[in-house]
Amino acid sequence: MPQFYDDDDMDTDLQDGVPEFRDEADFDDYLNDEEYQLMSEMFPRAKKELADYVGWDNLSVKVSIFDHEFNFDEAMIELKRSLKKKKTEEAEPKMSALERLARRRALGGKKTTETVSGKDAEERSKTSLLSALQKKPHGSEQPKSTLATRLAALQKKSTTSLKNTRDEGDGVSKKAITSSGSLRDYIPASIPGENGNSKGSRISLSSRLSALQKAKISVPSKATSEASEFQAQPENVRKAAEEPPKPKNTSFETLISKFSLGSRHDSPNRPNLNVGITKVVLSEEQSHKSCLSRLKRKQEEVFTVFYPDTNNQSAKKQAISNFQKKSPDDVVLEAQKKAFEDIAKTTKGVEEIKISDSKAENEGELEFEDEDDKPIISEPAIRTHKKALVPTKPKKPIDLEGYLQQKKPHLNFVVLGHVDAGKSTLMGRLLYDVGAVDNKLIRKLKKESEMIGKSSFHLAWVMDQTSEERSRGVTVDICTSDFRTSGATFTIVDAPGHRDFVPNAIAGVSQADVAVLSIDCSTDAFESGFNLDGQTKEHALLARSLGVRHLIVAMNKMDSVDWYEGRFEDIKYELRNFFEDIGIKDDQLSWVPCSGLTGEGVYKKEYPLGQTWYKGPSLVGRLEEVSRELQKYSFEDISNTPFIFSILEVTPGSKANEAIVSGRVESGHIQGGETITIYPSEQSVLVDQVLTGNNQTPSPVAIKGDFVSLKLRNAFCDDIQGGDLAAVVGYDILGAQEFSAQILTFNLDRPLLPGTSFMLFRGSCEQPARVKKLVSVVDKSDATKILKKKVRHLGSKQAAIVEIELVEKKRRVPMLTFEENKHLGRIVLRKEGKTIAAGVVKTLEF
Ligand SMILES: Nc1nc2c(ncn2[C@@H]2O[C@H](COP(=O)(O)OP(=O)(O)OP(=O)(O)O)[C@@H](O)[C@H]2O)c(=O)[nH]1
Repeated sequence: MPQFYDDDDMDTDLQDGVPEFRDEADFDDYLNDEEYQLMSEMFPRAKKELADYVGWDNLSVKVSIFDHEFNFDEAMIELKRSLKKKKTEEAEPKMSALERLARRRALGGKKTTETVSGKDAEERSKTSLLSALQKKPHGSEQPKSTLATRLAALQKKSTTSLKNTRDEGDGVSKKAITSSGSLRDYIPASIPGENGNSKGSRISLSSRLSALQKAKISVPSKATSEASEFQAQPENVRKAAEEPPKPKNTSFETLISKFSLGSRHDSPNRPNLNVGITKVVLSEEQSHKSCLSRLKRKQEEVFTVFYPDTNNQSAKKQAISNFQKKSPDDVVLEAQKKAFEDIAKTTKGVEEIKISDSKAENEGELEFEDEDDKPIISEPAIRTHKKALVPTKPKKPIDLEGYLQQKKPHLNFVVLGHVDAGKSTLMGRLLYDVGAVDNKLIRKLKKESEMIGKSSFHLAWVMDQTSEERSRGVTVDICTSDFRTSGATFTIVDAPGHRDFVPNAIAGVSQADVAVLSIDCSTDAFESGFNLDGQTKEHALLARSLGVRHLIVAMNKMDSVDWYEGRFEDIKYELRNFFEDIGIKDDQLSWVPCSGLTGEGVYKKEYPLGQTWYKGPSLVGRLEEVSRELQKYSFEDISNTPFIFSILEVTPGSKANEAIVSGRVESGHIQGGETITIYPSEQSVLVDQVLTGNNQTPSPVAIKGDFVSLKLRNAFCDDIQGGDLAAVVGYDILGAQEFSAQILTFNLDRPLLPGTSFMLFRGSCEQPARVKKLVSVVDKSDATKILKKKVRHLGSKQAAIVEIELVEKKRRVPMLTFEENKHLGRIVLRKEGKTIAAGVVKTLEF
């Protein structure tokens, strides 16, 4: 585990040696709160600035910002100089000769005058930025003609007098600071005694302090404190600092007193920055090995779920074109806007009516960090309902044991994957081949799709039923469909692949036991879905976080690569590493090559002659096997557990006070005639009928794992919504406003602090919430091991116990702990369109 940095540990920083940074999280953890906050502000900006460059990674960018003591502009100049610009037709010619030269040098190439060959350029783009930065010549070997050298020389000249005065106070050799050349020429040789343990990117305590001072634009009066800080350093460090520079570049140390940066910054409005640079220890060779060797590909990939990490040009092009279309979200927003405009016309004057809500006033204004996180809907009040205390008996009690013996296993599976991975087409094909959809409908869809020039989508339209989905060719909402085979019954939950609809995908995953992850195996498509902000990783991670028990990887569109085994194996290799890293075991995985469009590998259609290498079951065959393995419930499992139902959708019935709720039976069983209570509204309703399948056929009972609709009587439809839970009378579900959870953070742009707001997902329930308290940081593999108790912020990839509170005070979220229910006790945290953490509910009252 990474070492945890605490303000209290500062004095041990120099004595014990500084931490090595295994990865970005390790580095984040090293920063103290203020540094972390600064980094969080600068890092997203840096990523934007470096969007046109290749060969960097998060850690190297952060280390560079830190090395430049949070001087953003300086860090950017140096980074850009060391990086290779993405090849675009316009970018190359615009570069000056000087820039081109500087860049080649920074890349460490020997061929300073000749053009770098394509292969070389590619090789170099793969080299981490750290190595590029560290290979850069220092001291006497610094090329005199670089822009940086000239800038530094200029800046030094303009500040010499100030330095001379202050340097005496600091006890720094005048020789060292008055020699001509760049700032780096002041750097003395390696420090005795430091070499032995200087592996990795290392940053001294004093450098951290000065970084903070600099970032805060410290005033000159602080100079004395820094001088005394220097005096307080160990003898060997001070001695080394006083020595004149040696022409050696294996390691370096800077020790310079404050100087003004004012002349560097042309803006007249900009204050002079009095910068305190005390000491930077960086062993060049060792640092070169440092992050590079530690940033193993595997590790990097797990936690770069939401960030691109390849530079495959064609994959990029494809990803860009995928997202160039007008976002479906925009379509929805436009429609909403229009609807609100219409409402505004008809409700003119209504806005003048003032409604006061004394409770809200008492509670004061709720503050949100981001506009995005404000709840869109005003807080709904909950009507009081009568809660039944005595259960009612089934109308026609059945022999449950006998029923279970003859019942085929039922499996709910969700179809996930990057946008356009062929999910809907695959499911349309599957439904057609198993006979759940007739020829007539397929012919009709084919005709309709041809009319709008989208004939290849006709199978997808079996699942994508709204006109918006059809015209855009994108799934927006989750859609369920049932089918049966000789061995099992199934409910498909087709989830949208587009990143704008991840909340819908979460709702879909929460209803499933198994996920089918559709992978587009056509050339470059897998890469764009996997690496470039694609949803493949995010969906797999969500499936893992929300408790999906098995993942079938449908290696789809294999027809487009002529069923080439090499392509199948390459993709499998990449994915398998990723799955292993996020904790999906090999025996929870299946791999099926298939084509939704042509049908091979889906149900019974034979593979073409060229495909001789895969001998396993088809997709449906594998689903049947998995349903037999997973959905074996004993009589005791079903009869001894309370009925709990998670509601996905609610529709009003045909009669007054009638409602139809569809969703998944989470535990126990239910029959018509029984009374259940719906939470959080606590209304007790009578189950009139249990309906199953696409045709809503009445069934005598629904058991754990079934996806059914319940026709309810005595129901107040308005007070029921997707995400609510229902349970048999006598089993109370708490409506929580605060709870504690064990979470694992993903890649964070900004730290998670007490008060950070986010959207909380529990199943299909979605609520604005915020962090109330960070209780402790725990070991990722053993949450009982507390690593840190005083927690001020959480960085990326940390496991922690946190307290969460809901923002909407009037509507509680029905919650169960992970101990009570392994499926419903899971949560996902999202902020600004990104999944920031996932976890399990520990306690509901504390
Ligand atoms: N060659 C080939 N093309 C396919 C296959 N499956 C789907 N496609 C094409 O891929 C495109 C996208 O298919 P969809 O089924 O809409 O993809 P999707 O994953 O459901 O898309 P979203 O739900 O919007 O994320 C369509 O043009 C399909 O015709 C396949 O097996 N082979």
